[in-house]
Amino acid sequence: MDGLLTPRESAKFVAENSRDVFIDGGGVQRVAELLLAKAAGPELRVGGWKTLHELNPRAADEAAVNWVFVIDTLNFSFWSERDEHKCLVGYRGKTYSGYWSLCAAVNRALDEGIPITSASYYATVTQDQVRHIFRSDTDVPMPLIEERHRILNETGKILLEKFEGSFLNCVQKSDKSAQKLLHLVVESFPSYRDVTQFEGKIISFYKRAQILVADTWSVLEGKGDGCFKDISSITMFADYRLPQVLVYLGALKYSDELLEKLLRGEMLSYGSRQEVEIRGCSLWCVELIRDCLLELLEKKGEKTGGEINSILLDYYLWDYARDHREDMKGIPFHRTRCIYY
Ligand SMILES: Nc1nc2c(c(CN[C@H]3C=C[C@H](O)[C@@H]3O)cn2[C@@H]2O[C@H](COP(=O)(O)O)[C@@H](O)[C@H]2O)c(=O)[nH]1
Repeated sequence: MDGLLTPRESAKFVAENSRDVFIDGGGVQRVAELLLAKAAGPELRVGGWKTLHELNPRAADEAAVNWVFVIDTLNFSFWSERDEHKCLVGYRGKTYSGYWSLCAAVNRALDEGIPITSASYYATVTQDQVRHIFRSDTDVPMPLIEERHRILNETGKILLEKFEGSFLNCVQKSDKSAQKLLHLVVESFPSYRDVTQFEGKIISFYKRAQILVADTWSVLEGKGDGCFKDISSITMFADYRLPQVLVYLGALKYSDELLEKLLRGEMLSYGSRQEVEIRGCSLWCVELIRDCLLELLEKKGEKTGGEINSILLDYYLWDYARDHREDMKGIPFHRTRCIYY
């Protein structure tokens, strides 16, 4: 078996060999045009991470970096069997679901004096304490709570052993290179190794490691230790929401057989052919949308709030999916239960 492909190489290879998932060129063009209208707005710039999301830290200090690290260590699998019956977390008068329920629970714990973002705490936190910290306001708990406990202990111990308990030390060891940080994370922390096989090749999507680099860049506002010279080498994050929104916007299509399977709510195993095709084609689709958008910007000589990269397109599309949840009801997301996304 050949060597490990990078996420971008993996996505291209999957898209070229996919049988049940297809990229629609016309849809790619239309999404690029949708994004062109937003190019100079607050969404498609690094500052949007803070200005658009009240639960994200305001600061750009070591504590904020360690907040990002613990969040992205647990940033996986929030979908519930029945959407109307799910984990909800109330925080400061608002109710949060999905990914935001994780952020709300972490902020609630900090308000309660629980140092959940400190490695010295979560390296030895007990399962009962984790159940309490991530408790739901409904009778549906946050999915994979035992796995979240195991990963917190494992990750906290490694952060203490290798990086004196602070993710900022890991960031500073990567010489302001996004790729070096990405590889330091996947080499050091086993739960970030989002790697599988497809057609005889070893492929990587590294969804949580890539979003960790992206969120570190964002929380540091692209400055100082977060001024990654190669930040644009990071691709979109292959989760279960981006495919759904790309299908909704017409940039991605499923075969009838796959669509019927997803509409039935059938689960797909992590690393199965159709699951890999959905993730790989979504990633490649966003790369093509970015290329198309940069071409449109070039032609129109439009001004932007800084370099437009796949991270900002991903953030925009993920927020778009959040804001259009009702409209997207008819489009199924794929159900894979795993710790990688
Ligand atoms: N591709 C992509 N996937 C993302 C995110 C985020 C959160 N990032 C936000 C936070 C700050 C930034 O401003 C971003 O807006 C979470 N996820 C994934 O989605 C799924 C949860 O979805 P739902 O069940 O609807 O909450 C789950 O797999 C989770 O890992 C993203 O940005 N891109």
